[in-house]
Amino acid sequence: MEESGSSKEDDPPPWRPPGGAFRPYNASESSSAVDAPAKSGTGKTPFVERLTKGILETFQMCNPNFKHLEVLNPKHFFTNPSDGIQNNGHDNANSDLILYTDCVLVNLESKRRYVVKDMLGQGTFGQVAKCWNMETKNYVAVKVIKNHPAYYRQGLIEVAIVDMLNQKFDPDDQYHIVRILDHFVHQNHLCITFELLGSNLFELIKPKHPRGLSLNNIQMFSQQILQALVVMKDAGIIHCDLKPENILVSSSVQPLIIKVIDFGSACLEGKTCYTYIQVFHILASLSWSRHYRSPEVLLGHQYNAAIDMWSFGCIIAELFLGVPLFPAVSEYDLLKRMIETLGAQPPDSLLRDAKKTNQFFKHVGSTYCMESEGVTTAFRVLTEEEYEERESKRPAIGKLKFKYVKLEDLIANYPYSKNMSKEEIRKESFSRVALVDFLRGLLELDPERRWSPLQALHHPFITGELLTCPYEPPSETRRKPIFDAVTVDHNPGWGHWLANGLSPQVVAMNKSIPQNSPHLSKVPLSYGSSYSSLGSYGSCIDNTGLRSSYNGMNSGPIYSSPLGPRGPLKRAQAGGYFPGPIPDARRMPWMLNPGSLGQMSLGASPLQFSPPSSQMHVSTVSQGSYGPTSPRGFQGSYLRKSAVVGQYNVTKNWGSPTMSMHNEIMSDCGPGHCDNGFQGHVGSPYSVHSTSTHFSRRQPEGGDSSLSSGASTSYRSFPEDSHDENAPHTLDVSYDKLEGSSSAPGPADWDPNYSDDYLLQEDNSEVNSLCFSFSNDMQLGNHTGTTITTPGAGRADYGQQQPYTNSNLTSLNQRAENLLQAYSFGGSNLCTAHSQYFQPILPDRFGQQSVQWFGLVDSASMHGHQIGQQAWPNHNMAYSDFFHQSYGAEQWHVLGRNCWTFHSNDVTPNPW
Ligand SMILES: Nc1ncnc2c1ncn2[C@@H]1O[C@H](COP(=O)(O)OP(=O)(O)OP(=O)(O)O)[C@@H](O)[C@H]1O
Repeated sequence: MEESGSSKEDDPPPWRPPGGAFRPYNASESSSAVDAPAKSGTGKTPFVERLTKGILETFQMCNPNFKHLEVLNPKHFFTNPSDGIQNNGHDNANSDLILYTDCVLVNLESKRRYVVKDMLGQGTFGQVAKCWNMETKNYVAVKVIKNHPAYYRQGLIEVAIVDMLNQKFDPDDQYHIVRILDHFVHQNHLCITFELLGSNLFELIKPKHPRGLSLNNIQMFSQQILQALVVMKDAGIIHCDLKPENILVSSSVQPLIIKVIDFGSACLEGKTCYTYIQVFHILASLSWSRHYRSPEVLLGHQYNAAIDMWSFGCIIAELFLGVPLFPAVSEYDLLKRMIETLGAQPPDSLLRDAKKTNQFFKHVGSTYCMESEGVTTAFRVLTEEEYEERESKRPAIGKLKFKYVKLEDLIANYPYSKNMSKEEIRKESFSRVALVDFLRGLLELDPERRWSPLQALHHPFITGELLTCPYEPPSETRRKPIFDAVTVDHNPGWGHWLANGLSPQVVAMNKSIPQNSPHLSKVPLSYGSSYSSLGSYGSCIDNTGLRSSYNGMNSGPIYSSPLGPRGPLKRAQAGGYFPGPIPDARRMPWMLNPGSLGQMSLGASPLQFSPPSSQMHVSTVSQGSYGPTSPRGFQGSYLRKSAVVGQYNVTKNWGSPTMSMHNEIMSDCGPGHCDNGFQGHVGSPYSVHSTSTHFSRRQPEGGDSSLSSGASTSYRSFPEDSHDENAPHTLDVSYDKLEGSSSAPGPADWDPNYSDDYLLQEDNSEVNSLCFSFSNDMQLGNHTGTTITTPGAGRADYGQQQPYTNSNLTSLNQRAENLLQAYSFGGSNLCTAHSQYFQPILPDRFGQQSVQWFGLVDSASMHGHQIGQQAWPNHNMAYSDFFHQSYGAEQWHVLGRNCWTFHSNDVTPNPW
């Protein structure tokens, strides 16, 4: 009332900023934030944008007394949930460090500070934040591992593996493997600093959905990924979780450079004593990457680096198709799709040995003849009814179907881009033939015959040569074992409660790497050109990046690495990165768990860890996902991470899990929604049921599953540039309910090599370092009869030359036929309508999470491998010359029948 009665004269004069907030523009006023952009040459920046970006200065212009105090800013949390209920309030219920804008991660030893600016991603192991390195003044990606022994340990292994790959195998950063920059412990969280990369391959193809990338780009990416795979294979590393999400664009400058990330699931090849860990690990980690899972893993067979090649094949097909090649919603579904698309089933040799053959196949003696292949086999895949009868549950079958089933048809009939000229289409049709042949070698159901990275790297699809007949790479032999090792720094925190058996309350003293540490400097070692071991092979660079230098008899310089045979350790002694094992830590009985074989009792599940309950951090919040049941009683597929983690938690009896693997993990394959959001081009008569897009990318958030369990999705799926304007496609899709598992086997169920005796043998907890033998000798047969073979573990056939046996020739014939089919199809249907390409549906993308494995790598160091003399034929030579020279006249005659003859005007050079 008083106010309304006050006279105008009583009112104070309106506040005016000194000088006036708005005044005539004066170019000489250089301090104006609003004007600043104009001076820096970006005068075209819209006024509002300039005003907004310089908001603080604008405020200050309005009111010189204005002061911005960051501390008063409300916290913007990146971590969800953001309630600090563990680790003195630093962690949430999922053991994730609660990250918020401008919080600082500190390497206490080096005093290096990383200011959190954004969240890049979240995965099984923790969170990845975009951080500002205050020392170097650039952005980096910091992976903040969950505060949990299993993750911590696995994080150390990731550090060791990436560091070893960086320093020893790729010192000059040429082979597309993410660079590790630092690691330290902050608030009991292992933090790993990587170079900052960009979007991943999935994000790259998403906007083009449902089309894939151009063949040029696919070829370029293939080459880069293969180079990384060659390096990994050399190092004896199996990535185990290769998928589009784990391949990131490194630089947006053309040509695009990509890098492989996430070695958190990686393991060492060829150490069969760890098979059970590997199998455990692989089954767990790949459960979220089912689309990329190899048949041998699916069937519970022993595996090696060939599984990465399978995943790679799936990725390449997906880059082309824009959708996963095997968009399976269950393992049975996956197997059926593999068999249908590839027209064959895994070989009997694999089926005979695999643990899970009975789950999917019926033994029918040797009379069964696969229709498509004309191959006799003793196993027939179960029908859905038979499967249901046997497993007491109906297999989940995804409804996404392509119109064309066979790989050759899929590729050949994939719609050509609308704006391509006839000539371009003609060229691409040839490239597609090369792509089919390339994929055939990668998606080989028999891991023994699947191409190695090096073999694939020389395929005409990669080299750009003309493919005139099915590519048959020279055979490759295993490398000789080289005792080598990966050094795991068990104590980057100098007192991390896990490493030292202390309570989490003990303040961690961080160990740091000086910015100019020798560790960080490039090792003057050229990959593939220095150290060696007798009889091994090396790699050298050629125009495809890495080139084989297969030469089993090379007696070149033996170990000339400047690092010496135990480079990493030496570096460590010099005050570098990896000081080697911390004996004290590893003598802690519980330290070897999780993942340690050492402390396991006979017959114990590797998941049964004895907790240092008095010392370890105990979660106080129950997620309610895991009950105190025996691991074997765990509900759900043992392929699921939740099972793994759940068991871990349960057996640790920590009361409640602190991990974010809940419902979404329980669901093997929640399809979620996947409306492709694709709008048909104008004038298209396609009827679209749903055009909204939401690829469900699940994140571990509390106990909630972000899985779209509705699983009913409607979307149309056909490529945008389809030439067929008259093919209406309306797709109603609903996914089946997810497959559940009625049993939860222990290691004996999923590990083909498991035995209790085995565990006993591995009880070497006193050993400070474990050396892993890497079979680093890889040799090529010279195809004239002599092959230097290396007996040893690993692929059974690799020690022997693979002459052209009947089965090889049958396979060649088959591939030649398939390719010819593709050729003719591509040729005669260049402008065919393709709107019916996909029968229905785009699959949902899910499965972001892969699980940790409780592997054990204690200490090791890597020896090098020998650079051999190049034995690979000049891959520029004509095919006929190549075969003639390589195989001799007689074999060439045989092979020649499988090669096509072209009329001169039919042969179009590969467009690359
Ligand atoms: N160096 C990096 N630069 C930019 N983003 C990154 C980098 N490393 C990881 N990311 C992002 O963080 C996400 C998770 O990283 P990463 O795969 O290493 O974690 P993870 O916990 O091992 O995941 P997963 O559950 O798939 O195994 C990646 O998908 C990516 O989007």
